[in-house]
Amino acid sequence: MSEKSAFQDNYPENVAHCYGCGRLNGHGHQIKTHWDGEESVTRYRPEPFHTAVPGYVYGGLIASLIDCHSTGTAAAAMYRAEGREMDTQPAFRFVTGSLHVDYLKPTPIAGPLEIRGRVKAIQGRKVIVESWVLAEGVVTARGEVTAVQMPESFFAAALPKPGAPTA
Ligand SMILES: CCCCCCCCCCCCCC(=O)SCCNC(=O)CCNC(=O)[C@H](O)C(C)(C)COP(=O)(O)OP(=O)(O)OC[C@H]1O[C@@H](n2cnc3c(N)ncnc32)[C@H](O)[C@@H]1OP(=O)(O)O
Repeated sequence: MSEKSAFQDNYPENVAHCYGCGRLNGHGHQIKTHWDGEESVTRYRPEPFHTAVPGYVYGGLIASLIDCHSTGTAAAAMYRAEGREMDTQPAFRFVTGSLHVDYLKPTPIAGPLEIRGRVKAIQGRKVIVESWVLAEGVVTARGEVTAVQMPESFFAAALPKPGAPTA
């Protein structure tokens, strides 16, 4: 992998279906995040239907962008800390432990958004990332995410129990 490919392009297939960032989810946002020095950056253009109050972006979308931007940044930061490329094994897999968002100003729906992030701390299995959303260079929301490396039991819990209804 080169530093030019997006973090999310390296997610293993079994964690590449996330609605916010999974490259294999055709219905999702498929965000793409890169390093820009010590900061990470995602650019995203909202669709007209991502509306809250007319002209402004729905807060749930903003939370989603901060969430997946930050979990991706957490994963990339762990690889950086180990001096490894993101396509090397063993793969780090993160989930959101906590997500906090402050909505500072209405976010205009016209034009692209930029989400930027910075790692606050790497502590054992968790990474704390602060991220902010910019519209035309103005910060409209700030967030903090605690991303935690998922235990193997996370996958087992997602599997249907024997005999359980499937639909
Ligand atoms: C290239 C490869 C990259 C792949 C990357 C894919 C990434 C993206 C994939 C898509 C992502 C999409 C995003 C999504 O939508 S992910 C979907 C939404 N998230 C979830 O469903 C997560 C559900 N929760 C859990 O599974 C467990 O509770 C987890 C795994 C989070 C922790 O259960 P576990 O039993 O493992 O934890 P532990 O008790 O050993 O604690 C470990 C450390 O973590 C700290 N902690 C725990 N919980 C919280 C909390 N709520 N706030 C703050 N901190 C918390 C804890 O204090 C401890 O720290 P310390 O005390 O040691 O300091």
